[in-house]
Amino acid sequence: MRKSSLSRAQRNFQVFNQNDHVNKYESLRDIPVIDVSDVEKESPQAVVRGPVIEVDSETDQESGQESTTRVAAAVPDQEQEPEVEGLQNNDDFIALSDSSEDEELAETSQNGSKEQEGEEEQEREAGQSVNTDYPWILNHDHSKQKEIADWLTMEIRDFVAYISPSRQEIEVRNNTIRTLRKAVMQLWPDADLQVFGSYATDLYLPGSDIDCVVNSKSRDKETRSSLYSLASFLKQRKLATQVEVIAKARVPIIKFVEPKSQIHVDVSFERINGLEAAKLIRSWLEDTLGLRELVLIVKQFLHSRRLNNVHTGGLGGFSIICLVYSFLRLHPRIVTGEIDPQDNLGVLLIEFFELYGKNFGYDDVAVTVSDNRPGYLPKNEWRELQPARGTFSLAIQDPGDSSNNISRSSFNLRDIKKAFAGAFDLLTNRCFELEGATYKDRVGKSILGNVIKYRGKLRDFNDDRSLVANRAIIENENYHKRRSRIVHEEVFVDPSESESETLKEEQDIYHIEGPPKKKRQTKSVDELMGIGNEEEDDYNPLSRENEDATLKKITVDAQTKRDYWLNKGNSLSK
Ligand SMILES: Nc1ncnc2c1ncn2[C@@H]1O[C@H](COP(=O)(O)OP(=O)(O)OP(=O)(O)O)[C@@H](O)[C@H]1O
Ligand SMILES: [Mg+2]
Repeated sequence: MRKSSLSRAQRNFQVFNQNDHVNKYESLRDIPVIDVSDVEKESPQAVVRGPVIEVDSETDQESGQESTTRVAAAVPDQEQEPEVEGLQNNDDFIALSDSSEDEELAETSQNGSKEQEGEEEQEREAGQSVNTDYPWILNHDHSKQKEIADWLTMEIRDFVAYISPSRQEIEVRNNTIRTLRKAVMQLWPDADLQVFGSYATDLYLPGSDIDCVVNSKSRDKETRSSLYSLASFLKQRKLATQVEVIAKARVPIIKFVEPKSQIHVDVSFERINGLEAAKLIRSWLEDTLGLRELVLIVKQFLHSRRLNNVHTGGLGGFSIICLVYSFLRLHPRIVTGEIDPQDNLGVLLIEFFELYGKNFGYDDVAVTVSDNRPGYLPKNEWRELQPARGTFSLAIQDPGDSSNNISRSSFNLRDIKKAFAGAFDLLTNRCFELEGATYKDRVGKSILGNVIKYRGKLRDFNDDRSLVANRAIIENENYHKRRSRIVHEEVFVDPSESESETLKEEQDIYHIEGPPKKKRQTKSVDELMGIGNEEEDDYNPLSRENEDATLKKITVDAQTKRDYWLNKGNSLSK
């Protein structure tokens, strides 16, 4: 790579060289500096480190020495010089990150057991090649597929199976929550701990954090002293290490690592919007084929480029879900029932990247998913929106609060958009290249491999979600059942009641068959891509007329197909 390109790519990276372990609910600007004397009075063992308070470190307790400095935004050494790969050395594209983060995440995942490490080593010693860049193609070769888009769809399915949780991983998460919940109820008998976020929606990657919230009958647990009480309580019982209390933020939280599982946990207090969102997202997943697959791919894509961290202007999990959901629900060929999304994941992924990387009008258009009616909203019709119309920013209306823009902290939109556009270019180029290759040259190749990197311990392809109940989901469902009773009967239900409900549910033999299978309609990729269908170019999602658009069936010869991919590929050089 040329020197100038390298330094430009490195400059692009500087913004991401920050520690991930931050309060994602806040932009840094919102976190005030905390008065040291004030804090020490209230909690003598707490030490202030810039905007983040560190509850006593191990050193404090064990040796009585002054606590060691641990600044929240510290950058691990190995992250300073990320590996740089562009779009075939085209520095317009946001490069894949160094693998260290994936490795770190994989280490926190229980799947990577010691035995597995040993097996990997044995394989290497035996001279077998272990593909660490895109291990999801191991023993899953689809190069004989006639349609290149079908190959990509299969590769997406394999990737999703590859990163889906094993039985052991689900059990580890379940146990972590069970233990923390018990501890909270021991400390505060009128309180309960619930899970929301990706664990409560089954949209977590192996290293994803667990988002929890403590709600109580007395509704008084969001105070600074309560936060410290819980932090100290968990630490004393060895249920939390690396504890941080972020007390003065708009959403006060405590953050820690649960030592047994090594999973990062965030706990917020006295709010229910996340619990509502979890239920809503699960209903979207049931009704929207392809949503889970595309969300996980986009999540991993952004994660591998360090563009998933809201704290550094990236795109958070909640925003990703809303973008993919609205994309699928507004896609003309899905809306008209012409294609089955699950059979066309490959093309849909390419089109997702095309929409948000090349075509979306960020200056004037906002995304709304309120009332289960995804749509596009002219920014000037959203009164509370800041910054308003005419600014290059992503605006997604919170389905639980129409005044809240959930992507307001994603200030690094330029790089996110560039990365999406780069992914579109990479995928279309790769499809074109492989479309023209002989079967012999295709063997062992990956389409997604340039776009997504997953480094870490080798995993298996088992998606064990149908074998072990996800405790976060059960408890969230119970919470909503109790809540509807509370609304009707105006009573507060003792948290212990929910514990016994959960146990009862867990005793039932748990078979999830997955979302109800919808009738499949298989369409060829030519139809899906709308080759030769000029009407498609005029599609304007803001226009109601297009809701009823009926799309013609067409047949396409091999040369037209090749021209199509060539055309897609050429668009990147413009
Ligand atoms: N900007 C926001 N405004 C309101 N609620 C938010 C916002 N960001 C996150 N949340 C709430 O927190 C939950 C978790 O958000 P997050 O962005 O961590 O997604 P996630 O699905 O948990 O992804 P990940 O696996 O990457 O942690 C969301 O489901 C939502 O309820
Ligand atoms: Mg989360």
